[in-house]
Amino acid sequence: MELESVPGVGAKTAAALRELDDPERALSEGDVTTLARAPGISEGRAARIARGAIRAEHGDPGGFAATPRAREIFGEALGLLQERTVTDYAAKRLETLYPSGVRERIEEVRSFTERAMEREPDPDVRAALAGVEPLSEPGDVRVRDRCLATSDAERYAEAQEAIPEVSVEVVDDARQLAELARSYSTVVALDEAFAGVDVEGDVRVEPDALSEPASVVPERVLTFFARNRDRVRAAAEVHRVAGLDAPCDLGTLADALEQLDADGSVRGDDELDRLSTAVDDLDAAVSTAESVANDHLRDAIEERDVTIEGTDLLSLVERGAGVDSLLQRELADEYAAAVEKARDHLVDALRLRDTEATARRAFPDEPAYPVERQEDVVSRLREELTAARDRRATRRKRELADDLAEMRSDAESLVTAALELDVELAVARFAADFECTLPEVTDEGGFEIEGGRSPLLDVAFEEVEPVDYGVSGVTVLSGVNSGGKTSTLDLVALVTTLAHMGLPVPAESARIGRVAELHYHAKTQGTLDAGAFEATLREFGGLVTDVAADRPVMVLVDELESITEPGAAATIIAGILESLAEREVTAVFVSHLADDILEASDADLAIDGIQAEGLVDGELRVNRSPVKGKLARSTPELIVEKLADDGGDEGFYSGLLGKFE
Ligand SMILES: Nc1ncnc2c1ncn2[C@@H]1O[C@H](COP(=O)(O)OP(=O)(O)OP(=O)(O)O)[C@@H](O)[C@H]1O
Repeated sequence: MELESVPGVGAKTAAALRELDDPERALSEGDVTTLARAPGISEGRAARIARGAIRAEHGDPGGFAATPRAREIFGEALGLLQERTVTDYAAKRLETLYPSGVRERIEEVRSFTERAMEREPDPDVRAALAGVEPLSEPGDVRVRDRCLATSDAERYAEAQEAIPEVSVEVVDDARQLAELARSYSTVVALDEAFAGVDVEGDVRVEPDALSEPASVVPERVLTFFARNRDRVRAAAEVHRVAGLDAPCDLGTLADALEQLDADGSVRGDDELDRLSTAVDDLDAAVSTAESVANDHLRDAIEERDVTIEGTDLLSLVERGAGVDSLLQRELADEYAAAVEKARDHLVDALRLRDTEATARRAFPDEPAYPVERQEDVVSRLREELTAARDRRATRRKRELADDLAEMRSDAESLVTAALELDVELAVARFAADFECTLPEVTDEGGFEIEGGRSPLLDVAFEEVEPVDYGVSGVTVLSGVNSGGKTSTLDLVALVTTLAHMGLPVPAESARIGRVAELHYHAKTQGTLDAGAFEATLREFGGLVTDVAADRPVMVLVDELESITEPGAAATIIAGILESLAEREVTAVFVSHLADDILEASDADLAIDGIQAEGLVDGELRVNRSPVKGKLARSTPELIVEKLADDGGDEGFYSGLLGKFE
């Protein structure tokens, strides 16, 4: 996909998107979260770009929600779905769903919806989803104990690009390679030419290293999994609880993750733990070993009576001969035993194996009191243990990295599937919460809604009374005050919008004629000034002239009379309705002036009415479903009728009632 061909993507945005690993994939999958990672692209922008890509794919000109109120209804529909997601990803992903007049696009989402509606919204799955997030790529891994070396400038650039985690050094000859080997614990030479060169240190010649970055920097995959460990585990849990087919064996994945520490190091390896503890405890163990030897020796000396011959005493006094020689002669065995105890302690305490011989030399054979460590030997022991520990860590890291590298794409699929499940579950919950059905979307105009219940009403959903309403062509909807006219328009707009999004609608059943645009004009507050009135008229003028057979539209208008004086309003509404009636339009105009509109119109306009069925305890009882072809009686008329029925007024109320007819 050519990035610039997506509506709303210019050269600058395309450049930002190219910074992503696979922008085409993110676009075609509507992966808003990934798109929003491109520099300078906000999440709102990312959603618009993703929608643009989908529109481009389907040749959809867009513009379905053609008025502010139509856009509001779309926003509210989206909001109801987004409230039902667990993850941010799913909430963003839902933003790629939009009302479209293109059948192919509607069908595409409908097949997703059908699948989604079969899902069981299970609270345990929701709980597991809470820990799932898109995987993040750690961009900050630096490895300082290794370097790459090459003599070739081109390979140098290639290496920097392929393995940015390590330094790349230019070397011309074996001498320079040897210098590097002194500064780094491992040098990976990329040139075949260095094969066979004999330099001291860990220098490996690996001409293929760039195509296998994991062998040079196992940290890459380890850090990736360490950072994403909880998310992958949560995604695995989602699969387990929801009974989804996993792309890999979840037990094997869990075992591999179990071996990884949060900082990317390997855990649970006894040998590595042994060596690490030995390095850490070395000083303390040597000190304890000294004490063990000295305690033994002190006890031995204290228990012994040493007889010093006269000549010995003389030589001690005269020639300053050391007590050592005396010790050597008199207590040689005790000393040997003490030192042996110290050595055993050191070897046992640190659980030493390969380095045992060095450790034993940490205490000298020559008798001395107190027994003291040989600093140089202890240093050597530390070096040997550290080297063994590092070698073991590197080996285990590489082994684990190899295992995990093979699971990376499965882990990614696992997380994506869990996140997509959240999107589906949001739709499933929406459908369940509002008792939805998948509507029929047809090519013939008009709509037919049965048992529609708007979740946008200001009453709890359980209290919403079902509405049956159908219109084909153009109609005026009359109705008693507060009878539910605006709510009916909202319901029609919502059901139409959801149907064009490919989503289920809150109704027992619904048939919606496919349209290219929805023009929903909400009631204006108060009379408009001349300028605003002219602008509104122009809008309707434009609408009437633009409607074409291949772009059918739905027009919903609430009390247009509020824009000007009642007399003029009825004439204007009648004129607009007549013009719309001649075109491919489904229109519902809510008005209190139905009578006047009919009078002002030359055409035979349809009239529906939301009827009051009477007054019960001073409250209006309303039939919320508009009655076809019937002008609604007004509330005042009903009250006069009730008073007339009550009688005792000497004909005043019945006279008044007669005037309504
Ligand atoms: N289907 C319904 N189920 C339950 N309550 C409803 C329903 N439709 C409307 N109502 C209630 O009636 C109130 C008035 O509805 P609405 O504003 O749609 O009436 P209206 O006929 O447009 O009023 P007006 O005459 O002021 O234009 C709503 O706020 C809601 O509380």
